[in-house]
Amino acid sequence: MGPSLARRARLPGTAVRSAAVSAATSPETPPETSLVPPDDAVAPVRHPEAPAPGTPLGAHYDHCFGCGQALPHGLHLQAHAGEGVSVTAEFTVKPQHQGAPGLAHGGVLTSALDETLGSLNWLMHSIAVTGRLETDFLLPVPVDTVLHLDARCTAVHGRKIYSDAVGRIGGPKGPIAVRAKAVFIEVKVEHFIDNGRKEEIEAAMEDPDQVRRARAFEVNP
Ligand SMILES: CCCCCCCCCCCCCC(=O)SCCNC(=O)CCNC(=O)[C@H](O)C(C)(C)COP(=O)(O)OP(=O)(O)OC[C@H]1O[C@@H](n2cnc3c(N)ncnc32)[C@H](O)[C@@H]1OP(=O)(O)O
Repeated sequence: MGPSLARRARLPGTAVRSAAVSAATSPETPPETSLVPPDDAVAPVRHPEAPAPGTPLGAHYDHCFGCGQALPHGLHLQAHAGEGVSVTAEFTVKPQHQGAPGLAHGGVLTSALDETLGSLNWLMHSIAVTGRLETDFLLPVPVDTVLHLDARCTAVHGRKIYSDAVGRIGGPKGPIAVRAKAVFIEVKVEHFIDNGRKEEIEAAMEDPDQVRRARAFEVNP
């Protein structure tokens, strides 16, 4: 085996330079975002009409890579409401989710965490998108493994929703294989209408259940 990267001689002209540090920000250099809620963040509140603990949450969109049933290669993740603002979910790693031979791809595992964390927002009747998501990969996850996910919202600050999740293997009480922290940002339905590709938006708008569910969350804060 060749030398590790750390021990390899540096090639001419490839010296690493630090980026200039500047206090100024612009769209190209947005301010650093934090996964730690500020001191004046508040506890999350479960919506009175949130589904009872144990209720399957279903898919928020049939073509969602995480929870939809319409995509053959999607995760088909099934989430259930938990106590407070928490959810549990299961995701079975399929051959189409491999990175290394026989092992789940890290990005796919992060998607499963993202989807589970995102479903927490439905318990608060809030529509939100992922702003920041940080994943730790602690154990390799083989194909055919069931990943048992457990997520909870920890704090809310304005439109920012802070949450964390773990994914266990070998059973719901097995060792933690992956864990994540996230900040979701609350948005209006217009976020999707204004930014999504026209054909999918039009199809979604023709689905009365899809629109009713999204709009109901906005008028029933
Ligand atoms: C037809 C209907 C269909 C409905 C379907 C529902 C589907 C649900 C889908 C779920 C799918 C599953 C999930 C997915 O996969 S969602 C897909 C992945 N995520 C995205 O595509 C989001 C892309 N980003 C954006 O659109 C914008 O940047 C957003 C909307 C996020 C903010 O831009 P906006 O201009 O609106 O907000 P603002 O700049 O005034 O900031 C407001 C506050 O937020 C803070 N902040 C901002 N960014 C970040 C960040 N990155 N980390 C931490 N914090 C951040 C910011 O500091 C400020 O804080 P403060 O200063 O107030 O303290």
